Amino acid sequence: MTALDEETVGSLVASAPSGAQLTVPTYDRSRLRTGIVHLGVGGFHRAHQAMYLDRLMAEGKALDWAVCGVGVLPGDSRMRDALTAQDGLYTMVLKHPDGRLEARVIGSIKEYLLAPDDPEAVLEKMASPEVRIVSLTVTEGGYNIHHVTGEFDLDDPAVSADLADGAVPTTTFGLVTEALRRRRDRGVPPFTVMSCDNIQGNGEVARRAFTTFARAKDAELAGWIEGNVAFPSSMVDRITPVTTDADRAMVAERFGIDDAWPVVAEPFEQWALEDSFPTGRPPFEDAGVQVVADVEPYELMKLRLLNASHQALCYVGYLSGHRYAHEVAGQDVFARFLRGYMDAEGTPTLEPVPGIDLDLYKRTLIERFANPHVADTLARLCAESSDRIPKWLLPVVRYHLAHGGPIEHAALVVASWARYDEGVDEAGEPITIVDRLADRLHQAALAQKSDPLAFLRDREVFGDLVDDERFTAAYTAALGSLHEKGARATVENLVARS
Ligand SMILES: NC(=O)c1ccc[n+]([C@@H]2O[C@H](COP(=O)([O-])OP(=O)(O)OC[C@H]3O[C@@H](n4cnc5c(N)ncnc54)[C@H](O)[C@@H]3O)[C@@H](O)[C@H]2O)c1
Ligand SMILES: O=P(O)(O)OC[C@@H](O)[C@@H](O)[C@H](O)[C@H](O)CO
Repeated sequence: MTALDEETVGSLVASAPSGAQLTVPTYDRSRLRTGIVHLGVGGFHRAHQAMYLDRLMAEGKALDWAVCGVGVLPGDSRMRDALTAQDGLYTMVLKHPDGRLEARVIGSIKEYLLAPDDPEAVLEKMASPEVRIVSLTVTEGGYNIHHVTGEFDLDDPAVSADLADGAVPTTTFGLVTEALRRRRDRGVPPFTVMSCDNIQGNGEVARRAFTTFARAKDAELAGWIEGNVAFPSSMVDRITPVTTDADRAMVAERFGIDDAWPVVAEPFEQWALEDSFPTGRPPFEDAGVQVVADVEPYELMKLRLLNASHQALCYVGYLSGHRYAHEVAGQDVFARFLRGYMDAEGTPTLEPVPGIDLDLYKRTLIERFANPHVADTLARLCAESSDRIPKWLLPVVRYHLAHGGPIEHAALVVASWARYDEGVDEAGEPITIVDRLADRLHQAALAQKSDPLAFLRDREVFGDLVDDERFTAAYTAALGSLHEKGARATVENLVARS
């Protein structure tokens, strides 16, 4: 087994076990120049954007668009240690439905900085003229947008601290705003801010977040940002589960690579990107990215069909004893439930999506969910639900409440989340609720035995949904059935009625 770094990478293919399907960078990484700073280098960035860049670099393109990864949170020290020791290199393994493994060592991340270690180094990197894009995968919650008001939350303690005069920035907003201030003061054109998080209108959401922060800090700077900084939206897609120790062992055994933090993913990939980069961008279209004028139809399709369906399968699946997405999607009754949600509730809210056959897209989604080798955990899909359900599923519910359309599938999904947050599954096994609102949600879920609407009364999460009698009737019926009959029988009944 060979340790992974710049010295060894060239010999990995020769030393890999026979039959291993492995590709490594053959381009000269010493020639790479950093053009992108990426905040939030987790699994997804490494399986998606960094992979597209690596693909371009392998063709001799985008050599001045290498990535400087930045960790904003102290917990990113693990990624710092892994990537620094490996000269930014890591292995991406695609898990095909037939069990085939396809590995590629990705070379597009040239450097990595941890902001809590040295915020000044991060600021100067973002302020340097060679950087023309700052991209983000900092999760849905990372934009600090209040669920109900839709406004940037200036009262968040970390944000307030960054707003203080002379503060050394610690948040995404403080870091990006200070870097933009330095560029303005030095006469350097601003970078483009490219959000790659699963948020509808992620460019617009990012624009609102950064300009609201900047306005509270320095109104003149905010005006300059509003007038000069581009915030393209994007739709990003590739199911990327959390890397496990078994994945590390698989990379060692099947590819002969000792990699501290490989990334595993499904083979499917998609990226629709709004073409709004005043200071330039890599030729992403050459790597298979759909560079389009209007991303919104693609975003809505993906968030309301794929991501909302993930929520539709994760709670009912977990409650009924499953722990992996494929175990649920592979069963006819759950697959029909997902398809029922997509056809009756998700799809009617969509605009036409250029170049996409929606029927095929939906069929492919269920096949992707059912890929057993990806082994995406339901725990990952059940995490941070208070950031996901309001952004992906509730807009579908609100659309149908306004148009007299069906809401039964979505009501069951919300009820299954409420039942999940009681903290124990149907076999009596405890559930660890991972959510920034975990305590509050758990207390509300416990109260629903005597007050079935207790969970829905949280107006920060659900807005005024609790006031809608059509929704509450479907919701309480679903919740009652989850308590009396269990998740599987409740889903079976709905599928039989649909
Ligand atoms: N994993 C996927 O299948 C997938 C697919 C498409 C899109 N995405 C998008 O990418 C995001 C990240 O997914 P991932 O799989 O890489 O997760 P991950 O947990 O591997 O990485 C998340 C990164 O975001 C950082 N982060 C979290 N909260 C932050 C905050 N408040 N401020 C700054 N940084 C913060 C973390 O420190 C970490 O570096 C998702 O939330 C989603 O929006 C993920
Ligand atoms: O990563 P999140 O929090 O946005 O959502 C969980 C999953 O639905 C998501 O990661 C999907 O796997 C992904 O969006 C597929 O492209």
